[in-house]
Amino acid sequence: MAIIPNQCFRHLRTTLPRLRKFPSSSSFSTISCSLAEEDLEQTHPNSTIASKPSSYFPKRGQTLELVCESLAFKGKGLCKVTDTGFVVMCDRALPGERFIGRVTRKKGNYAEVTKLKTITPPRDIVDAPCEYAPYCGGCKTQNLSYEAQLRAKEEQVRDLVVHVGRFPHKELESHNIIKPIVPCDIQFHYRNKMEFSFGPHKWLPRELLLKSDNGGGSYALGLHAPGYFDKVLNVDKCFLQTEPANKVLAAIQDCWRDPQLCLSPYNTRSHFGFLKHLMLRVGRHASTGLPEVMVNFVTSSYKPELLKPLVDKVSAFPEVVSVINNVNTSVGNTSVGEEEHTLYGKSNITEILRGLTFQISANSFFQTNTQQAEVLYKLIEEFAGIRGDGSEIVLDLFCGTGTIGLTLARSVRHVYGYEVVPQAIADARLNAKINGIENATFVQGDLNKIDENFGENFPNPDIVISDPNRPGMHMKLIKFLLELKAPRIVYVSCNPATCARDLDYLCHGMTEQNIKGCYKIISLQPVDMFPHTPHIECVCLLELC
Ligand SMILES: C[S@@+](CC[C@H](N)C(=O)[O-])C[C@H]1O[C@@H](n2cnc3c(N)ncnc32)[C@H](O)[C@@H]1O
Repeated sequence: MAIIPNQCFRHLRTTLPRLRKFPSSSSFSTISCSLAEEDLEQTHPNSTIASKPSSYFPKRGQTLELVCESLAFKGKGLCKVTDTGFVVMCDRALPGERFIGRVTRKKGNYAEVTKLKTITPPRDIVDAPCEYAPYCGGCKTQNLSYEAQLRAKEEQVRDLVVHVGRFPHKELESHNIIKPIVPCDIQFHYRNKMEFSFGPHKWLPRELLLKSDNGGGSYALGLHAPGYFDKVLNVDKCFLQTEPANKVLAAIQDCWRDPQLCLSPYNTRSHFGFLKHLMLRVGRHASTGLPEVMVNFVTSSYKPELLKPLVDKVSAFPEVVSVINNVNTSVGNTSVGEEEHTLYGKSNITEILRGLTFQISANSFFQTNTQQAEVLYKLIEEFAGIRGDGSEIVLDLFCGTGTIGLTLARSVRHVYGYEVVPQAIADARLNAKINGIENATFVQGDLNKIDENFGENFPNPDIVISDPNRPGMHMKLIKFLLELKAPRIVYVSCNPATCARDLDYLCHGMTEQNIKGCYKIISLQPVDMFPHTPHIECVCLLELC
């Protein structure tokens, strides 16, 4: 039984019956919901452990003995119930692990379980260096060897391309379409941006809470417990972010609870409190290459006098060149403010990518693993197959701060970039200027809301680069691309499930809507940008048939 990620149904409900016909032998499985990890040690009072359920559908609260077969999307362990083959997903179960799990949720053709107890440890297990790794929402597979993480990611991509993308396995093999995943050379401290949350209580899993001295009662600054927006695991250090960012985090942790500062964390339930999030971004000075840190305090109101002691503390670090305050008065959990104030230094930081300098402001997208972005962008350039005679037109969809388009601009006639975030477009224009690039035009607009006039403002492109965020491309955009018929599309994706869905539409069309696909898949290259997390990046080359 195959589990289809919710995102795959987002734009085209009519594909549902077809997608549900996948064979039950498939190991492919993805889910888009997150499983709350709670009561790990607690068994259900009325449950008995069974390796076989009494009916095909396991019941909520039932406990089962399971073996994790592989990792599915979002890093959840995929298991099948003995005899029936019914699929269950378990957060934090790793391949080869035999465990007791309790059914917490039924979700159509699969169920979710919470792991209660490990019977046999997973294969390829290693010691996780981070003390928070067993329960932090940031890393899920730090205790799985890196080779096994890569294998699992490669398997997921292949399964999704076959089952969601409907590309026959044989064809993929015979044309060597899916390439082996590109590993990430630096597996810790690779992230240039982290967002921490403030909370009124330190969250800990129940079994640790009982042992802890403070009872988890004091204010927290850290990462969310997996699946909970209101539970914050206090962290003093994160193994994913860079050392300069860890120094700043430690300095803030050291002082922000001082009662004399009168700083209160925002409570996402009562909506009282001041400090919401702390975002740390690290770039490099354009000429010295030295680290540049941006500290962004997200608060519920604008009170610079309250933040002053924290600003003074962090600005004492020579690496800190920018302290920003995003003011977000809404009750939502987002870190983007309605107002942005610069409290110290510059309003942005710089980073160097493919020999170009980029200015990044607090809320603009920039690839979060700069080192691996070099590898990714080189691949994009190779896949784009630019002739180099300066004659080609590039359409850069979801362009962010213009990074991909600007790296290609040097060898093409013109780049047209589209992006929804106004600040990112402002950054993209500025980045073109800083790098002396005059053949790039950046336009702000929502690519989910394009109308029949979209396309009138740029000439027919030779190459389309499309780099959407996790939900993938909207049907309107896919239909537009099928009519546009650019000779080549380079699809960059951070979600292999929606990537496979969009490749299916572009290559095979949509029979139900009488729309014909007109592309063939030439190459698909998975890239690991985020070790220890379930995220997978893919670069795909499509050519017009
Ligand atoms: C994965 S990022 C890629 C950014 C850029 N290509 C890069 O490599 O830095 C996706 C970008 O799409 C933008 N985006 C998301 N939804 C959009 C929409 N509906 N229309 C236009 N842009 C959108 C985001 O703001 C983000 O900058």
